[in-house]
Amino acid sequence: MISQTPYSQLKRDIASKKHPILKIENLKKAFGDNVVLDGFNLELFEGENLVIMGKSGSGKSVMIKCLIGLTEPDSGYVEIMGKDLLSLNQTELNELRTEVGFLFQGSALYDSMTVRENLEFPLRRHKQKFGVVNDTTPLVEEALNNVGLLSAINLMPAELSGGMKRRIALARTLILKPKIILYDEPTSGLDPITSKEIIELMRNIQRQYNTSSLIITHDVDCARVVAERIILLIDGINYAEGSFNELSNSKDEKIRAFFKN
Ligand SMILES: Nc1ncnc2c1ncn2[C@@H]1O[C@H](COP(=O)(O)OP(=O)(O)OP(=O)(O)O)[C@@H](O)[C@H]1O
Repeated sequence: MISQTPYSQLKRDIASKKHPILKIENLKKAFGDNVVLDGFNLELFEGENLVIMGKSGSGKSVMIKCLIGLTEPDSGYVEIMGKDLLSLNQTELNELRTEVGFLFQGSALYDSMTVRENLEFPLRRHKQKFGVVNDTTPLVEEALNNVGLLSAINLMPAELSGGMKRRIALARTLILKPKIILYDEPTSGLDPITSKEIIELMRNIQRQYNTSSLIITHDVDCARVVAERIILLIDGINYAEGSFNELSNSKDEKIRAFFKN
């Protein structure tokens, strides 16, 4: 059920029950004269699905790259699970990365590895979280079960459909049991039915794992179904924030434009 409460109350309600697990304050990034982020702010609360919408080229990817340390902002503050991201050393950053899962548009699987091997890969890479896992089978099976694809365990990526690849990429993210998942256009390139399945899966995962998710999407249906709150990134700032109903009924043409099909 989508909240119809005014935004200020909606955010107060969420904030009174939950802590921000991720915070961005006054984030600025320019490339030469091209000012992309001009004081962007965001708070993601525990267990929340927060959607970021913005036109092509508005800076969504730059923002997410600042979050995972791939791009250095010009100024601003980023806090993830209480830690000041910009002050972490490499070891601390690697540790934090096991708590933050990414599902990028091109979440490519390793083509030369089976599905099982693709899922085992992050377990080996982030040994510090689980220690050396001698028998990876229970973890691999659990993650595949959660995306409904246990039967694909021995397949090669070339044998999977686009939707299946997306699910396996999600399973690979889930195997580390992250607290936060960053989704970049999770439904792009998928047909409407497969998109719906992925959206449903994202909701189930949130319920089951109590993850907090930051979801970048152009897909209005995806935003309607998964978002508890939406932030519109326009002109480098969080131009508008609110529930789906509130924003889609806004009188501001810049805001309404996002919700026209
Ligand atoms: N490394 C870079 N060097 C120079 N300019 C860059 C760089 N990365 C991004 N930009 C610029 O920053 C702006 C925002 O790009 P970004 O990729 O974040 O947009 P976006 O909102 O993710 O778009 P889309 O929805 O099309 O993926 C663009 O003008 C882009 O050209």
